[in-house]
Amino acid sequence: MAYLMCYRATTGSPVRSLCARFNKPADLWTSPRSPWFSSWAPSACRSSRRPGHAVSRLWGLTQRAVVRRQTSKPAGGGLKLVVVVGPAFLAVSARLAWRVAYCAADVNNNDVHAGVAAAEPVPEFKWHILWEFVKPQLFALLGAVVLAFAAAVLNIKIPLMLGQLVNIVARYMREHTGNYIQEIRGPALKLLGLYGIQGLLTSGYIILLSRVGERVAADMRKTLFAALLRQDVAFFDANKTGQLVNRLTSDIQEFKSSFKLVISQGLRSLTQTVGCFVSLYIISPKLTGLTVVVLPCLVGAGALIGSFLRKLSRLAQEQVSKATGVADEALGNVRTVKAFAMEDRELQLYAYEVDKSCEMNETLGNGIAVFQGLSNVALNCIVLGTIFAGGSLMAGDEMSPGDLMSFLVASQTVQRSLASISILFGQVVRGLSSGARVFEYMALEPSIQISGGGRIPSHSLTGRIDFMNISFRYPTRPGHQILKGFNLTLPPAKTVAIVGESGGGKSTVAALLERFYDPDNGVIMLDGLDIQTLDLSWLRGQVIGFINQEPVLFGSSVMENIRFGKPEATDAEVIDAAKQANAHRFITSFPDGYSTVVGERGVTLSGGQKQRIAIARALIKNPSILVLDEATSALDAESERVVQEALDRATKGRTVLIIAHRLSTIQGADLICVMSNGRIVEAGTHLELLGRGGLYSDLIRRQRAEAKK
Ligand SMILES: Nc1ncnc2c1ncn2[C@@H]1O[C@H](COP(=O)(O)OP(=O)(O)OP(=O)(O)O)[C@@H](O)[C@H]1O
Repeated sequence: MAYLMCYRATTGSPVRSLCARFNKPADLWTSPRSPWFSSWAPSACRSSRRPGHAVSRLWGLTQRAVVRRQTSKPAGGGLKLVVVVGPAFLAVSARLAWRVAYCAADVNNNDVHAGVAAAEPVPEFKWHILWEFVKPQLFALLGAVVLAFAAAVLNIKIPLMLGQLVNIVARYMREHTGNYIQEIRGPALKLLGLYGIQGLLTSGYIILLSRVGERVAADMRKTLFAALLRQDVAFFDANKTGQLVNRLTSDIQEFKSSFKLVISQGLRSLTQTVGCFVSLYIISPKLTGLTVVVLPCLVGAGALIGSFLRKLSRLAQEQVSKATGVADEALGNVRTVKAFAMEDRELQLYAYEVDKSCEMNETLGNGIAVFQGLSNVALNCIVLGTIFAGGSLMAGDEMSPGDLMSFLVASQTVQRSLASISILFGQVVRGLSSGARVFEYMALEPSIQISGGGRIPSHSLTGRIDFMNISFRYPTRPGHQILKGFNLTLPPAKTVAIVGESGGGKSTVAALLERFYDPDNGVIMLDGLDIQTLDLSWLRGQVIGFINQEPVLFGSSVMENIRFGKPEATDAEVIDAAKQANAHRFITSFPDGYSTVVGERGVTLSGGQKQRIAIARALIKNPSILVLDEATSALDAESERVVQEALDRATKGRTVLIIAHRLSTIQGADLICVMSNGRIVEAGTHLELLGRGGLYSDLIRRQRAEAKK
């Protein structure tokens, strides 16, 4: 730079006016051996606090030293080099470590769930699954690799060409012969061309890589979602929804970022580090030798500090997750919070967690700030040290000014490359962990296959169901036996009700019929066929209609919600099902009729309205078997009447299993079974059971007594 400034002074640039300002003749700049800067720069630097001036001054001092040495004695010892270059490379590692820390801090910007995920045990990374996703993008990926590699190779060439330019300037300063413009034009244009090509290569590989990354991520998301939907209900009992959604979002995002980074930065940094080290060695083996000795210690120190800050970051992140969890729960259950007037308590809880997270993040911020400050000091020392050491070598005629310039640029490139490798390392570890978690779920095979080539009976179903000697425990609670030798027959086109104490296993019977779980022992037969041998999609999609106590609607229109039961249904079929379910009148009373959007989980509808839409959704597929799991127990008397009316109509001609709490709703059932201790202990019609004076009449008595209270 100083040489370039010299040149500008000779050609009447503003540097002349600078010289005039400091009362120095401009020709001081033009003399090859003149201590131009030593006479000019000190006063200039004293009058300016800008670091650029200080560096220029240092350069000037170096020049003066070179002159002195050239006129007195040869350049002195390696000790000076060690003393000077040591701190310089301390700066390299400081910067490196700062980058590691920055990388750790960057984790804060990720999805808060990532912190929770990071704390989980990491499964093994399955490379063959990755290969399946990468294979379709192989050409684009190879293209990106080639372009990235080429861009990196050019980066090695650039410092050497810069050195050539500086040498031309220096020679011209010394000798004042030839045509400067003519001499410098060729190499300068070459360099410009190189910059242009490098820019094009960089854009090219980024475009390709981004395409590959996005497509791989999209394919992974689709495959993972399909894999999750394939899992049986037991899987969802054991895994939180938030955690699963996290796999789809932040884990795949994290993996994609790492994937792109490895190809772009990893490849570039490695090539540049190796290439620039070779360049450094060619320029000055002495300086490079010192680098090789000092660097490992410094990298180690940097990594250590980085890992400490990363730990801090992890803790801070977990605390943010905790705070988010509180907010999530409060907002998700806002009606309950409001009903109990607990807004203030929730706010206090949230504020406590947020304050804690703020404190931790502040500590982390302080750590990073100190580290960054130190590394900035060290970073400036590297320039300082290199100029000192380079000056020393120049004085001994071991280096030209161009070499020093090349060394500076190449060593900066090495710094940058090593810093990005250190970032990359952390990122790759995180990316591999995220990928491993995603692939783990992709590889999971459900114990109950939805479509597995099961049979679909050719005859029309009568709808007879037999539960034969069923034993069952929930997979998540293997120590608790729910059903023990459970036997029950549902005759075709009859209504059977199951009643009994709460937690006795009534809903479990319905869940087994739907094959949400398979029994540990025993078989469930449909028309004499084991349901485990039947096609599950057919069984759930066409044979069994299920209506439960809290129907869940999707946030789409009424029409779409009813059609969910039979995607190919026409509008007329939807309306017909709504009529059967006593829902048509209230739907048409809405301004948008069947196009009314029901809001998240049907929040804009009353309980009775939701239930009737759910009945319509079940009826539209015209199922042979209907399972009603306490379908009216959450409704008020009027809603229950309307819904019951719809149900009475819906159950005609079908085999119906009713799980009931309110015994008044099942008195007309063909068979009432009383469950206790995981098996049927009483069965008969309402009147028969009352006459027996057993458990059923006890239940009736208790409910009547409660109703009178
Ligand atoms: N997904 C599950 N995982 C583990 N245990 C479960 C699960 N679902 C229910 N249980 C347990 O199984 C037992 C029977 O539950 P179930 O819902 O079948 O009873 P229920 O008779 O229908 O009760 P209620 O009348 O109160 O609805 C209970 O002890 C319950 O805690």
